[in-house]
Amino acid sequence: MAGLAGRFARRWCSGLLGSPLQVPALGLHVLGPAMLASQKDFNNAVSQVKLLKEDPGNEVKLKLYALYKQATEGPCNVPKPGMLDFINKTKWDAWNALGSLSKEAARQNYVDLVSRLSASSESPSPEAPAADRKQPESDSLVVTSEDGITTIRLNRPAKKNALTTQMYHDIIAALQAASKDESAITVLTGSGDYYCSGNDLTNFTHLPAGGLEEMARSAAALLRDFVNCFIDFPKPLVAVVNGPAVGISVTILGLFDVVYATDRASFHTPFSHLGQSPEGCSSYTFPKIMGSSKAAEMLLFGKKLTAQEACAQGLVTEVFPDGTFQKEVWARLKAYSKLPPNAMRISKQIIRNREKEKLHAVNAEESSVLRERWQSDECMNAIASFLSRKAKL
Ligand SMILES: CCCC/C=C/CC(=O)SCCNC(=O)CCNC(=O)[C@H](O)C(C)(C)COP(=O)(O)OP(=O)(O)OC[C@H]1O[C@@H](n2cnc3c(N)ncnc32)[C@H](O)[C@@H]1OP(=O)(O)O
Repeated sequence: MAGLAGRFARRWCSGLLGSPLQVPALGLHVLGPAMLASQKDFNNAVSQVKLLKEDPGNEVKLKLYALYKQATEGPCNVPKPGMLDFINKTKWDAWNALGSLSKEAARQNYVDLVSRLSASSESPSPEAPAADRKQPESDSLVVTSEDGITTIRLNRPAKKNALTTQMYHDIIAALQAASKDESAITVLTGSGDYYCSGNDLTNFTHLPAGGLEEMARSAAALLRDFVNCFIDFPKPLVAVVNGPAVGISVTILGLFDVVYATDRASFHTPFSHLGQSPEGCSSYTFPKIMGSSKAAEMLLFGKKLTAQEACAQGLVTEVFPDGTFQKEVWARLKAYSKLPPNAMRISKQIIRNREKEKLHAVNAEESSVLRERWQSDECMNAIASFLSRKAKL
């Protein structure tokens, strides 16, 4: 693995939590609001972090890091790392943002935060009724069934519905459940102003023990499983594209039966910019849908299409004015959902079945090419640029 990728992997692996994880495990005391946490409580909390069942995510890890530094060293008084040293700069910013917060208050905040994290990551007690148990989908995905339509809604509007690793798993589970439920039609849509900004680029920073190579291997396996679910989905699958779409949320549209878009939507596959290559079977479906040269402009050069252009090229079924988009689309889908479900399934099978074997082969090849790409300097540099906020689409 070449220079930057290796450095990136090692530095991220050494982690946002760093030294706090080295302390031996002890129990955690919950303190009353009037008391300030003792050094022992703090040490316990530091150990407790190690026992969390769920990864709390980078934002929380940064907060923990900053509070730890403030509690152990006091206000940040080390020089600010350079612009290009983006991981250390992010950590420095988080610590520095705590200003003159006292060591004792930082210790207390750290203990409180760990206490909340521990409580929320605890599994339900054996007595808890089934309805109170955690649902399979995370908060970032909302699945509802009504009027013969199962709707899978991406629900991370603050992050433009970027897909976390957990969301890929949850979408797979939601599609598997929808394929067997009573609904006639399944819809994928987004909350907020975006449909989806594609793969969450911070997924690449959660490096497992096996490092970058293992990360690329497991991401490729997940990608393959994810796309296979769309290839095999047995009922009419409709995308309700409520805003701009990027990356994998665009490429899989070739596997949907119908795509409705607001006139605010755009369709962008910036794979070369990201040092990556096409997925979602788009290397096969896009040339078929729009011809090889239009497909190349999108997939090689990252040309962004407007909703009208995507419709003219056959990727989108119909475009609606944004003001009436939701009303018109859902009225239409409700009417379609009353059609005989078995007839729709069988018709879909006839239309799609002869292509399935080919699509599975394309998916396998695209996933394996990406596995290599994700370990390349081109890709690591692009992700590092995005994370350091120097690059946006
Ligand atoms: C395991 C399977 C892997 C499959 C691989 C698939 C490949 C792809 O999908 S490639 C496409 C990857 N996506 C991108 O490159 C998009 C990156 N995002 C952007 O360029 C911009 O955020 C935007 C053009 C989508 C939106 O710009 P805008 O100025 O309107 O909003 P922001 O302030 O940038 O975004 C708000 C907030 O959301 C975060 N965010 C947005 N998209 C992503 C993303 N893809 N990954 C991670 N985070 C994302 C953005 O950082 C902002 O966060 P903060 O508010 O915390 O700064």
